Amino acid sequence: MSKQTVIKPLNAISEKGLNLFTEDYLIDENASQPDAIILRSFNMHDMELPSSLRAIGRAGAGVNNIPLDVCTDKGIPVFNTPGANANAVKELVITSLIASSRQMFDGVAWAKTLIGKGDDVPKLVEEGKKQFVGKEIQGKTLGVIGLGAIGARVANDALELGMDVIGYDPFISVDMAWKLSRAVKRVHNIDELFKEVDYISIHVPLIPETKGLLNKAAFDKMKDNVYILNFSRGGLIDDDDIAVALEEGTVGKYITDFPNAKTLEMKNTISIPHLGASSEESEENCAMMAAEELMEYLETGNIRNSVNFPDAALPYQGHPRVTAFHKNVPKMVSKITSEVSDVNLNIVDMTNRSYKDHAYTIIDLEGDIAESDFGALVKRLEGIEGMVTTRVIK
Ligand SMILES: NC(=O)c1ccc[n+]([C@@H]2O[C@H](COP(=O)([O-])OP(=O)(O)OC[C@H]3O[C@@H](n4cnc5c(N)ncnc54)[C@H](O)[C@@H]3O)[C@@H](O)[C@H]2O)c1
Ligand SMILES: O=C(O)CC[C@@H](O)C(=O)O
Repeated sequence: MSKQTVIKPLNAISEKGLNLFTEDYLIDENASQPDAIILRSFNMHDMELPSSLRAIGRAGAGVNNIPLDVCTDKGIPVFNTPGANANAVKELVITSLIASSRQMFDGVAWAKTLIGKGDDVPKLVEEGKKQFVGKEIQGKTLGVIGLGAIGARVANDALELGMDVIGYDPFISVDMAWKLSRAVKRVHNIDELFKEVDYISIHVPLIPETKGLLNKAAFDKMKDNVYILNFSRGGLIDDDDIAVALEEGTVGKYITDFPNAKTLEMKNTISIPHLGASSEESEENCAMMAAEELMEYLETGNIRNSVNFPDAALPYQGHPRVTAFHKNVPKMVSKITSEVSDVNLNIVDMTNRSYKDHAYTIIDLEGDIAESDFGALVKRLEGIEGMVTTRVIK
């Protein structure tokens, strides 16, 4: 790379991650024309994407803050960091499960009200504690919706704590299925989970199919006094419906990492200020993984952990490389390779991978190639119907 590649952070990103960018990169929060953006929960939906933008790295799991369709149309890969913050979230879920069940949040808040009561405090504590008698989680049943990086860890650890666990995830990956304890009872109909559990922890992405997944229809199927833990996204729970369920006692407690104006005023709601991934370790892991993914893409065109591009990689051995992001339609590869041979270039290695409606091709070429030959090839590739973006890496 001859000039510095500009990386624009949109949130506070751990220094450990930013320090991985070499001297070929410039980190500039104020850049108006960055090559890449690195972010956490910043809402990019209202932002105009800079024309210079080539890649986005999400230091975290959820990507509902990024306009994925727009990025795909423009040929911009969006990377995330699967699993990098899963342990942090799992620890907070387990903490909240026990702490809410033992009425600790309420008890701790009440204890603060005794400030100024002087020598009476010990006596008042002993008298007042009966308001906060809780329930042990051992022997109770936890329902886990979404058995990915976080959900599978929560399910496995809850078993270790003596709970029975029911899991629901129709799209569980093979990897996660291997990691999930066989003692987790998997159901294929979410209603079976709703009707049996004492606690529910939800760990699915917020996408149109999961918006409002926990709503009146779901609460009506649950036992009374069920506890709901939401460390995924606010939009997964219908606020108006849970407010009613909390009033009526179907839901005994709602523990949310995503408070809003409505939930803050709801009865029996524990509001946590989006702390799921806020541990030093998790912030470092996510930032480092996002930085590595961005650098690999910018320097070699290889794609690892993108949510809108297929995973695709060729070992980078210094050959001049051309990448193409295009529609996933028949004859695309033959059209691309015939353009390469028409400009008398020789292919050393290539790969083509698809994801949904798009595909990504990486071609390594032989020899030293004149700038004008590259120019001619790119022009031809861009003329192919269905081509979105091309890049030359040398
Ligand atoms: N509170 C936080 O700080 C924090 C941190 C990390 C992630 N999150 C949220 O947690 C979510 C899960 O994170 P993860 O790392 O476990 O992601 P993941 O991709 O590893 O797991 C998500 C799981 O949900 C499953 N799923 C998708 N749609 C489903 C549906 N309709 N019903 C049941 N299961 C479904 C998928 O098959 C997958 O196994 C993220 O999307 C993000 O919104 C929050
Ligand atoms: O970056 C954060 O602080 C939260 C990230 C979390 O919500 C995620 O989806 O990974």
